[in-house]
Amino acid sequence: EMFTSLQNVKQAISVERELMENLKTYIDQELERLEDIKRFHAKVSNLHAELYNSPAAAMANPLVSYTLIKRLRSEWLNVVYSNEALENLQALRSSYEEEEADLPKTEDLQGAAKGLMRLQDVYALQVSSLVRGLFRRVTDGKATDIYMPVVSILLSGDDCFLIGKVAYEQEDYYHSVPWLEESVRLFRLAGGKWSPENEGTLEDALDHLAFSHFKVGNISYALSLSHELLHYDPTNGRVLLNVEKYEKLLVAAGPTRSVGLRRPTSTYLSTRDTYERLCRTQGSQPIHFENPRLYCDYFTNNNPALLLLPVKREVLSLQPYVVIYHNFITDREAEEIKGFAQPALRRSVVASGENQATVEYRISKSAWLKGSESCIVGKLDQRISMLTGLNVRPPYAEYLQVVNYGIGGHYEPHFDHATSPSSPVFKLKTGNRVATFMIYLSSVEAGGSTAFIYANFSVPVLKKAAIFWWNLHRNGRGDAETLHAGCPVLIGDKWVANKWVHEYGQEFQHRCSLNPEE
Ligand SMILES: O=C(O)CCC(=O)C(=O)O
Ligand SMILES: [Fe+2]
Repeated sequence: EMFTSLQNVKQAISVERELMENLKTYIDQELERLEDIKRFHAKVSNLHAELYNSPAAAMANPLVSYTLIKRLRSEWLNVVYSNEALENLQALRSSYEEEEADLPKTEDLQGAAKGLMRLQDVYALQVSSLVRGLFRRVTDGKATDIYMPVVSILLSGDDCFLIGKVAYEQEDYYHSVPWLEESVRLFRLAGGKWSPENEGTLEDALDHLAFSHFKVGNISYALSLSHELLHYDPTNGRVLLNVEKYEKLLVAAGPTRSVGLRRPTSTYLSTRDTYERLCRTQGSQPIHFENPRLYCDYFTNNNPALLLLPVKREVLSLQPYVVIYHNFITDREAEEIKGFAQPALRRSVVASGENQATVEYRISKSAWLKGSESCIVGKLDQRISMLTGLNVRPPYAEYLQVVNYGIGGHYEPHFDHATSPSSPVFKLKTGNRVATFMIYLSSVEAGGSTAFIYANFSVPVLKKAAIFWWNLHRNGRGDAETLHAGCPVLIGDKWVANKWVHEYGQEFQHRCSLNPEE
């Protein structure tokens, strides 16, 4: 599951370097092989040129006759039935297979394609721009580049075809149509030029695009694409039948009206619009005079250790109570934590009944770091404790969860606290997750904000900062206002670390109250 962690994707670069070296060896060997064959061809050509002048005299020479017969009975056989090409190919294949374990799987290709479609949706990106390497949003006919990539890349017809096919296979024509449109356009531009690395062809793209249009009710377009397809493949029986069907449908229905493409409905439909708006913008940011109870300060929590170096604190929201602590961690500490976590990263899971499951709505890898594993982790625990006054020693808090997001990696709106008594959160037997302390271990170039759905604001990824909020009301009930999400990472390698503090052990810091609002 390479696609769920950008760290793993980065490692794939060195695998491809290895493959490149093997391919170079293969090319050299094949060139050498063809050189040898060319030499043989030239030798025989030269002989024939001489023979041509006086064939009778030449054949009278028994040495000439012998070598002719020898060539035909031996040399030609050796050339024509040589295994060298196959041996070279087999060497190339086995060197590829040696890398097998480190190569992405089909699910990675699908996951990466879905990640791109997620970015397209959440950030309202134009597919025709993405294909040109641009991150452009078009609203009311106005184009805005929401990010200028440092490294730009153009997608090929085949690149688009495989994305379109992933959508097509899920019967998701909302996405298959624009991606296959681009694929057809690019394949047409390439003029049917064959590339050995391509999986799809113009015909394949036309076929899938025609059917996608048919499925969304755009029959006349499906028909014209099918005609174009028949031009390349006139005897394709299936397409001939489709054409017949489309023509009949058109006669029966009269001129068709194009049905607008509708996005597939997701499980989070109710909050999707707010969530996506918060991912695209920072939401409504109250200004000081609108809410004078929001403030920033240098905070010591009356802790002697913080007196000399107070922490820059900003109260972001009162309901729910969310604060950000700037420069909570140093660059070096962040790098060290990431380094520790890296070998232990595994696909992130979510609570599903009594168990844990991998889901599409959380695309990342994570690792749990114990305080005893490195003194940095212990130091962070101490610092969290000093700032929040909370007891973060196990089992009153969970180990530090380090998370690395993947391609279009995200965590859709969720609660950190358990919402059912059977949740694995209760396995620690120290109650529910009363608070979250989340550290940003990296920055990102675009996307990846933390969005608070009902509270209507989002926090951009700010390296070295940490955010804190209470998940539970003082009476122990979950605070619905804390519904939050990690927006899809548009550009960058996002890392966070979560410290989840439990109810028990905090009795004097988070006192009970009968007021359900508190
Ligand atoms: O990555 C983020 O911004 C949010 C992560 C989060 O909510 C979580 O890991 O529970
Ligand atoms: Fe969360």
